Amino acid sequence: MLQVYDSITQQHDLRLVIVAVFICFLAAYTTFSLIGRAVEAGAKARAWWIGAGAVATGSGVWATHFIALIAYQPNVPVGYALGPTLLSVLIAMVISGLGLAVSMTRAIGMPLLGGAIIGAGAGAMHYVGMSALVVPGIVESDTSTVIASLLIGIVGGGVAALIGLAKFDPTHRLSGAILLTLAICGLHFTGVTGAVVTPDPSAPMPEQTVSPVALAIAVTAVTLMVLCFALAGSILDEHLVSRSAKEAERLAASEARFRQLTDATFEGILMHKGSRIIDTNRAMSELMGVPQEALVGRDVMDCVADSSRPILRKYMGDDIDTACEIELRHADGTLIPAEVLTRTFRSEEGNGTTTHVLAVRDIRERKEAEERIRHMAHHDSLTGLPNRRMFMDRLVQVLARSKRDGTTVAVLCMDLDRFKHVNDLGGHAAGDELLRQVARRLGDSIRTEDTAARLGGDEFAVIQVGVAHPDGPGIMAERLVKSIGKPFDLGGAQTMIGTSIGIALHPGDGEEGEDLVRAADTALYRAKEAGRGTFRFFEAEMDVRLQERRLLERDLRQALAEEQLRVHYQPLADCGGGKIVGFEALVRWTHPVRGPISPVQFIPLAEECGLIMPLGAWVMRRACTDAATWPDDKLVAVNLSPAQFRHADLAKEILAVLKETGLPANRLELEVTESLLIDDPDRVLATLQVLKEAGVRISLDDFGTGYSSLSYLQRFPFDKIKIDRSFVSQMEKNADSMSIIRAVIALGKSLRIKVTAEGVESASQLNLLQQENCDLVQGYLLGKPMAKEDLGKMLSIASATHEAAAS
Ligand SMILES: Nc1nc2c(ncn2[C@@H]2O[C@@H]3COP(=O)(O)O[C@H]4[C@@H](O)[C@H](n5cnc6c(=O)[nH]c(N)nc65)O[C@@H]4COP(=O)(O)O[C@H]3[C@H]2O)c(=O)[nH]1
Repeated sequence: MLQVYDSITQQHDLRLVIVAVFICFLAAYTTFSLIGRAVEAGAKARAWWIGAGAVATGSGVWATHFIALIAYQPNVPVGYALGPTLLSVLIAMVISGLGLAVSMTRAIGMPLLGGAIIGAGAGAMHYVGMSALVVPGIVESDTSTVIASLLIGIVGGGVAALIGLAKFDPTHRLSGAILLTLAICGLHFTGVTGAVVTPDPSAPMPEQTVSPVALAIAVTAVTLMVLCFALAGSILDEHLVSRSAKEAERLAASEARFRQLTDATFEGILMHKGSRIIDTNRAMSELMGVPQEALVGRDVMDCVADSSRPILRKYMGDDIDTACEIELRHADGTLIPAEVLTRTFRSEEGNGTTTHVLAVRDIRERKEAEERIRHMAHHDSLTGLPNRRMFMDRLVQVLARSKRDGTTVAVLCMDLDRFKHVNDLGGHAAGDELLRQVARRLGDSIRTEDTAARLGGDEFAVIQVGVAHPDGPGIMAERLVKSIGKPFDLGGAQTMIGTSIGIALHPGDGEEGEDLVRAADTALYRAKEAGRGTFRFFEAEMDVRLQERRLLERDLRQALAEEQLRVHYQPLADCGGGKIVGFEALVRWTHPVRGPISPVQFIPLAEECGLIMPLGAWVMRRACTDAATWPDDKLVAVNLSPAQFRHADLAKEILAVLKETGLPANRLELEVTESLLIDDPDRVLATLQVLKEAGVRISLDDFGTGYSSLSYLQRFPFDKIKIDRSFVSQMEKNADSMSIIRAVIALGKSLRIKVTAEGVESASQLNLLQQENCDLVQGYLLGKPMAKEDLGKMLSIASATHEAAAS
């Protein structure tokens, strides 16, 4: 070691030694850098990198040796033989290349071997280079020193490669480079130290054309250039590779994010080139029931229903901005309504084809919602039957067909009889259930091509198509009347209702749908008038009557609002003594244009259109108010329509009016008819009972005209029975009428119910009634209904009957 040190310090130009060491380090660093590139490069590029490494390492090692040799000053002139010098360069490059190729395989032991080869190459290069020395003397090398130098080179090179290639990072590269520098320099200086130059004066002096320093500078410059190029190339490549690795990493991350994004989206995505699917997402695979990988490669058109293919083809061809609706074919064969939106990637790839993306949205829910809304818009929510709107639409279609093929169409309009009663009594739940059951029966009673609809409330209608026989609609109406006439089970309670039906036909009764429905409606009124539970065909004259009715209804509403109505009072007198016991309140309407209209005309109308409630309440309040001003012994009799009893609070309201007007309950007499008791006797009797208990009197009006059921008289203690005026008017001519009067009076006596004879117009009638011991009389003989202003005289007359009889 000391010898080596002495040799370096005493026999070498230290400046050149430093340059040699620097070049050696640079070459060693470049070597490791190039091995790194070769390892990371592809097969083709790897050969280039090894070649470049061979040149750089070989030239670097050789330059180290050569400059260090120039730095050697053995006290004799030194020259260099060209042949061995060039050979040493070649050896350095070839063996370094071999070492690089071995070490870069990085299999176990290979870096060590590769490094050792490089070290051995450096040794071979050194001793061949030494042989190029031309001195005036003999150059001899000590064998042990030669072995030691070669060992330093081989072992040092192996260890340097082992450490330098353990990892491709700057630290390992630097460590490897330092070790390799030490190995090569150690090899060189040990080898040089062992060389002994024995001057020989006879030997020729070497030709020295170039100064050694200039030669050193030239070699240094060229080598530095080679090494710098190699190192710069390596660094640049490393930078590029790391950048492209980062780019690839970024792309991979971006693709992963993109995939996550596309997988997270609810929309199915199909990417395709031409019609071939090249990529897809999870939503699409779920939508199709096919794994993502299985979708790739398939034809886009395979994913859609046959009927959707032309639509999709056209849509994709036109590259339209708006979405289009198609049907997808799921793996299980079901068709899924979907909305697609296509987008084209204009950025073309190498082969010039364009990529398209189909965004596919499952619109099943939307379609179902639309269907529900459509259904709701066209159907009655309670019964599920078509509603008026759909009924009219169907009718328009049916009529168009009928006009084309000349077939007959019938429209049947139906109203439920006594529906209001069920609704009032059982509540809305019962009413709803009844309507549902009616709808079912309707559906069961018609053919599939016919249409049954609920037009509103308790109104139903049927369109009967292809009527082959004129009796057809009548037969159907009969069937419907029969079906609805059967009892309904409403929560265990058997309920009977009925239906009335009006029928209109096309051609004949109307050209358009509206006309036909109006005609059927008109016929329905007629059916109801005929006593309900029946049907009527439309006849032209019905229309006129209906129009008339409608006008009257409108005017009656106005009359109520504008107080055109008045209450007149007709005296009720004691039959025997003629004393006026009270007055019957009778409503009067003087129409501003048509003049007086009879209650016989407008009361039934008011009952039908629901005006009877406000009308009845108004009469009640007016009559009680007026009667409250009369003498205490005068009562007022007020007619109650059966329709008023449908109102649950009737008794309460009457008692409230009494309280409000101050009329004592025992001065109010309510006149009810027998028909009232037929529908729901228990309820009506309960209402009457409440009123009776409050002191109000109850009178059974028009007795003899209806059922004249004695059972009602027994069940409810009426205060009065009124014999209808039709019997009184016939009593003198018709023995039967007289017999009935006599029987009713007798019945009254036995049940201790007072009997009033209505419509007494003559003194002879009065006399006869007196003979039969009738209790009370009412009629034109005693006084016509009159305005309250005209009652003054009547109220003060003690015995109206006597006066009337006397006059
Ligand atoms: N030919 C003839 N007729 C006589 C005679 N005496 C009385 N009349 C008429 O007979 C009807 C008696 O009333 P009603 O039987 O209760 O029959 C009433 C009653 O059922 C109903 N009505 C009248 N006013 C009201 C009312 O305020 N409410 C209700 N619900 N019905 C009423 O209208 C029906 C008819 O009433 P009006 O036209 O006022 O007819 C009255 C009266 O004017 C007579 O000697 N000869």
